[in-house]
Amino acid sequence: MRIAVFAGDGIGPEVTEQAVRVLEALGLPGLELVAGDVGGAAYRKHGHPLPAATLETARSAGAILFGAVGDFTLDHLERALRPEQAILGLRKELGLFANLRPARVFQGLESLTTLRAEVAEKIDLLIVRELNGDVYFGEKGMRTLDDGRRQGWDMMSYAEDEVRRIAHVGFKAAMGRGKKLCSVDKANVLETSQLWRDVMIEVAAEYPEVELTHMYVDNAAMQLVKNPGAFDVIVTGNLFGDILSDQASMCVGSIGLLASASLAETSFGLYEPIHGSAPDIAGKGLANPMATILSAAMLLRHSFGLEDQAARIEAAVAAALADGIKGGDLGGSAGTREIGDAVLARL
Ligand SMILES: NC(=O)c1ccc[n+]([C@@H]2O[C@H](COP(=O)([O-])OP(=O)(O)OC[C@H]3O[C@@H](n4cnc5c(N)ncnc54)[C@H](O)[C@@H]3O)[C@@H](O)[C@H]2O)c1
Ligand SMILES: CC(C)[C@H](C(=O)O)[C@@H](O)C(=O)O
Ligand SMILES: [Mg+2]
Repeated sequence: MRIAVFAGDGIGPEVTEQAVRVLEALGLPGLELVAGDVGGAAYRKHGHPLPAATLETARSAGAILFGAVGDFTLDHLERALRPEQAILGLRKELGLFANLRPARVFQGLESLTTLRAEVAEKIDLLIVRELNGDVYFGEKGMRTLDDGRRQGWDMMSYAEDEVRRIAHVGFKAAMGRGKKLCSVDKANVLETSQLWRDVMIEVAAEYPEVELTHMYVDNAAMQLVKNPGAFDVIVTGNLFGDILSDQASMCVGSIGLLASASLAETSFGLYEPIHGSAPDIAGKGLANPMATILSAAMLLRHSFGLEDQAARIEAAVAAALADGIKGGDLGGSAGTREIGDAVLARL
């Protein structure tokens, strides 16, 4: 099994290192890890955030373990050369359209989230985020209007096949869980969302056992902190899913806990924490690597069918948290490596 490891920028290398230690400790037969440059680190070395060689490495592997990209000192570059283009480019080039972002409260953290414990303890939800379309990948630009004002513009759109394929992912995920699917949109304002809602309703006919509901994104943001336990699976577009998943992370304690899988139509996938390069804590050994370690678990499950090994990692993370091993993000004092050690000791 060949896994591409793209560590990236900021805390990316720090958290990825711990996830790699965990993968190596499992004694997986034929495990081959192959590194590649992405993001600002790749730009500095090769002049591009997603060099052709990295893309080739990605294509040669069965899955990608990704850290994070982002470097504010490169934000002056033209958009195509900015670090974030590495992750956007990989998602698009490799057809990674289905982003799974699970959020549940770990035992022992109920009173450490920003919600009241009795609200937080009920959270066990999955955000299914469309990852290849929406305003992220529409035409965009900056122009000067006739009256001299500058205008930035971004085109938001979804074609029905793009909505249909993520709808199926959402419904299938709901079938494997609590059979409740909440589609989040802004159909009261956006045509893109009206089509989204229409297609969700059409696809629902194929999944009679799943209860489909619709919610506007502003209400969903409110319900996520009011009564997050009511959600089972949320299916939504690229932009709304980005925002709601960061919000969901704080509902369960920390952005340092949320893993993700970005899946193609095949078993190929990219696995990464939902957080970014965290420049404010980079290089200090303070980052919580659990989100990346949990992403490695998702990698084993979704791309290699190794359910037992995935569960083993998840149990080790849960045990470390239950034993009080917490980073600064959860009000504790454990550093990145110490957290990695704690997970390894409980594998
Ligand atoms: N997929 C990705 O690679 C990805 C995701 C999000 C943001 N970014 C990029 O990362 C850079 C920083 O973005 P941002 O500051 O908005 O978001 P961020 O997620 O990097 O950080 C937000 C806050 O959360 C904290 N945080 C994040 N991960 C943590 C962890 N593992 N442990 C402890 N604390 C953690 C940070 O210290 C910061 O205070 C930007 O360049 C952005 O574009 C990349
Ligand atoms: C870095 C950025 C392009 C990315 C996104 O917006 O998808 C990030 O925020 C994420 O959640 O993975
Ligand atoms: Mg995000």
